[in-house]
Amino acid sequence: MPEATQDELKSRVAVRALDFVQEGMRLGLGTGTTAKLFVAHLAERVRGGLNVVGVPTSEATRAQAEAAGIPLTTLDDTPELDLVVDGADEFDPELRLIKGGGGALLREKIVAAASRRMVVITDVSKRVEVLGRFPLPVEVNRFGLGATTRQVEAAFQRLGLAGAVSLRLDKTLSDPFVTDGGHHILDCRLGAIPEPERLAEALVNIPGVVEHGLFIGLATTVIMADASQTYVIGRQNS
Ligand SMILES: O=C[C@H](O)[C@H](O)[C@H](O)COP(=O)(O)O
Repeated sequence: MPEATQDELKSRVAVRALDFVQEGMRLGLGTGTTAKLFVAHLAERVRGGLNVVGVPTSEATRAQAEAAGIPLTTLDDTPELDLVVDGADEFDPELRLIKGGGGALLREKIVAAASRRMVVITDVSKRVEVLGRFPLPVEVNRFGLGATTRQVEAAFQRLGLAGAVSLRLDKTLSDPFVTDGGHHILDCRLGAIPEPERLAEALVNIPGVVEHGLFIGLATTVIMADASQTYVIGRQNS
């Protein structure tokens, strides 16, 4: 039998996540290639009569969901959501995540925090024992970029972490990437983050850091596919 492609694995977890969706739910709609597949499958169900309302985590997801006919709302009108389904760049055995490879971490985290459950859809390539193989995205205000970058680097040093910090560029590769919120992103190649909670605390205390890509205590379930199976992994105490 031929090996499943990564797209096939992503499609499988996207379909599996539909099992968590119930009639009348208020849903957070994630961002990225895996979440995009979920939104497409959800739209099919909506066309078939499923009644849900969604809050998109990015302008890209908003455009996709609107075009596909999924009714949308905002966290101002609907501040509590039943479920968010989103992708991730990495997850560890405690279901701590790194997110933000697509630049949507700020809205994704706000939506996840407003949701009773967070179901993360991934393929096996995202599973790690220790977070940090994927460069940690840190969203920063444009004002004071140089000073904020130095503070971020100093925080890494204090915690015994080392690695290159680079300003993310957009598709032109000459201009900085700008998030939906109008900020920039520092990609921090740390290799391993043995104590994500300590790093998260240090980063939120730096003026100019808007948000970081460590999602701790938010994911309640990870749905992961490998070539042979789909696994549904629940967080202990969730
Ligand atoms: O900012 C982007 C998000 O955090 C994505 O959910 C994450 O990068 C995973 O994306 P993908 O499903 O494309 O690997």
